[in-house]
Amino acid sequence: MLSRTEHRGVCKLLSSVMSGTESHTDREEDYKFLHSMLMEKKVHLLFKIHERLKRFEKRGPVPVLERAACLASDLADELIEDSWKDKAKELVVMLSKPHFKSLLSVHDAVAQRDFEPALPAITDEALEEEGDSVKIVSLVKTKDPLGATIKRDKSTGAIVVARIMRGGAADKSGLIHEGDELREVNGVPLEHRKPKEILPLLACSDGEIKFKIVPRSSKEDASPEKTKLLVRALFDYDPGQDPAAPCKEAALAFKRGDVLQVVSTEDEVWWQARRHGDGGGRAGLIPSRQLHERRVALQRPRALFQPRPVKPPVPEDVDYGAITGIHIAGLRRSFRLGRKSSRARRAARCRRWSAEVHGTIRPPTYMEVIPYRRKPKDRHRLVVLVGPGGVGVSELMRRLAISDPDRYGVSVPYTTREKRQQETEGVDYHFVPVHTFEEHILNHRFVEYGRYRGHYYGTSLDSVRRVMAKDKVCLLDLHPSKIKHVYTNEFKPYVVFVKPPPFEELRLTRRRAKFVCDGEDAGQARTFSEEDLRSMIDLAESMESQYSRVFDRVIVNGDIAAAFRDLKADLERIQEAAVQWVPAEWVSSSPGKEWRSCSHLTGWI
Ligand SMILES: Nc1ncnc2c1ncn2[C@@H]1O[C@H](COP(=O)(O)OP(=O)(O)OP(=O)(O)O)[C@@H](O)[C@H]1O
Repeated sequence: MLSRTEHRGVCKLLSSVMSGTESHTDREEDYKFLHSMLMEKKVHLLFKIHERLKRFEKRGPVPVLERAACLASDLADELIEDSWKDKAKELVVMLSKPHFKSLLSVHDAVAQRDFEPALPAITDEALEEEGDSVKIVSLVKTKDPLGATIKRDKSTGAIVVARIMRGGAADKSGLIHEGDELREVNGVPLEHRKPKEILPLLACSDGEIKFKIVPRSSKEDASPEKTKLLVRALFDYDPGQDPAAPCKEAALAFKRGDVLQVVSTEDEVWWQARRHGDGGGRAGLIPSRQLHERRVALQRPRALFQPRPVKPPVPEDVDYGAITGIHIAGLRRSFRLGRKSSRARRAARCRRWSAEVHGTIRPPTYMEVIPYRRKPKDRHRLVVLVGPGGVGVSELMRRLAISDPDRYGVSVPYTTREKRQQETEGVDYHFVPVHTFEEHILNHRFVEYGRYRGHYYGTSLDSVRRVMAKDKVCLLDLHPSKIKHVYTNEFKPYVVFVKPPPFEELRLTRRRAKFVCDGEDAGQARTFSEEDLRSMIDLAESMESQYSRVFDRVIVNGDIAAAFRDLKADLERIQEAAVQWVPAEWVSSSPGKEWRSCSHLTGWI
C-alpha cells in the first residue's frame, strides 16, 4: 500500500501526465490504454521505490563502524576455533570469500574517507632542499600537449609556469598552477636554461613526466572566479599573423561572428576562450578587449591622410518604379532621410576618426550574447539593411520581396506631401497632415524621419509592427545611426551591412547601373561617375568602422545575383536555426535601459 503522501505524489504526477497528453490523444482507446498502463500496480511500486530512495537520499547514510574488514576477520578466526555448528561453518566460508572481503574493505575506505592515492615516499634529495618547500608532481603524458606555457622570470631568472590552458592535462590534474617555479623535469635541473631548451626535454619524455616545483606563494594563489562569458567575436583573429601572440600553438584563431566562451580574463592582455560547441576541450589564448582596442587605436586611419574630393550620389524620394519599371509599395529609392552633404560628411568623418584616435569611440571587439530559441508563435526578427547610398540596398530588398511576397514585407512610409493620382493611401504612403506628423515626432513614433523639398517623410515603428504582425519578415532600409531605435528585444533586428566590392569590381559591375541624382540634374537618372563610386567605398568604410559592432552579416554586393543569393540563403538559415545568438542586453534590461545602453553603445565588452 502507498502511504498518503506517496499516493498524493503519484496522483499529482499521473494527473499532470494525463492532462499533458489530452491534447495529443486523438482516439478514446489510446487514452484508455495510457490510463490503464499508468494505473498498473508495477508502475505504482516503481514510484514507491523512487519515493523511498528520495527519503534515503535526504538522510545520508552514516557508517556504523570504520573497520568492518577487521571485525569480519576476527570473527572468522574465533568461529574456526570452535566450529562445531554447521551454521558457523557456513558463516566462516562466507566471510573468507574474496568478493566479500573486497566489499568490506571498500566499505571501510568509504567510511574512513580514504580516497587519496598512495604517494611514493619523498626522496632524500627533496628532503634536503632548504628554504623553499618543493613539490614533486608526476603526470602521465598522452599524445596531447600538457596545456601549459612557460617563461623565464626576468627578475629571478627562474623558469615559471606562465599559463595553464583551461581543460588541458595540466589544468585537469590540478597540481600545476600559473606562477609555479619549475626546478627540474625528469631529474634534469632547469637552472640557467632558456624556455626553448626545456621544450625538447618535455617532447622527448615518454609516459610519465616528473616535475620538481616550487609552488607560487599562497597570496598569489587567490585566483579570481573563473569567468564563463559567451561573446560574439566582432573581428577576425589569426594567431599566425600576430607577431605579438605569446605562443601561437596555444592561441585560438577565430572569425568575425564566431561565438566564443571566455573562460578566463585573469590576464589583462590575453584571455582564454573556447569556440562555443567545441565541447570542454582545451581553451586557447585570444587578445583581450583592451589589447584589441589598443591595436585598433594605433592603426593609422587611411582616409584621414588621403583626403579626396567626395561628391556622393544624393538622390531623394524618387519612386523606384520610375527607374526600373517595377513598383513595390514601400520601396522608395533613397528613403534614407537626413543625409548630409558631402562636406558635412567629410567633416563628420574627420571628427569621428579623431575621436577614435583619442579613444572616445570603442572599436568592435566582443559582444556578450545569449542564445535565442525562436518559438513557432514568435514574430520573425526584423531584418535591417544598411549601406552607403547607391550600393544596392533597395535592389536587394526589391528582389527579396519579389522572390517570396508571403514571407517578406516592407513598411509603408508616412509623408506630408500631396497624394498623387496613381497613389493609394496606406499602400504607397500614409498621407498625413503636418501637425499629425509633428505629433508623431514628439511621441517618438518614427524610426527615421526627415524633410525633403518642404515635406516630411518618415518610417514609423507602428508600420514596422504591422508588417511583423502579419507573420512576415519586415525588411527595413535604415541609416546605421538609427538602428538604436529598433535595437530591442521586441524587434530583435538582424542587421545586414551591404558593402561595395573593391573599386575595380565596383566599376565593372556598375557600368550600366543608373541612379537618380539631385543638385543641378535633380531627378535625372545617370550612370555612376568614378567619383561617385569612390565616395561609395569611402562611406562604406566609415560606416563599417563606426557601426560594425551591430552588423550581424556583411554582404559584398559585387555581382548582384551572387549577393542576392547569399542574402536570401542567410535569412533562410537564421529562420531555421535552432539557436540564434542575440545581444545579452536585449533580454536583461528593461525597455528604458535597452534604449539607453544601446544609444550610448555600452554593454559591449
Ligand atoms: N551588384 C550590382 N550590379 C549592378 N548594378 C547594381 C548592383 N546593385 C545595385 N545596382 C544598381 O545600382 C543602382 C542603385 O542601387 P539601389 O537603388 O539599390 O541603391 P541603394 O543602396 O538603395 O541606394 P539609394 O538609397 O541611394 O537608392 C540601381 O540602378 C541598381 O539596379
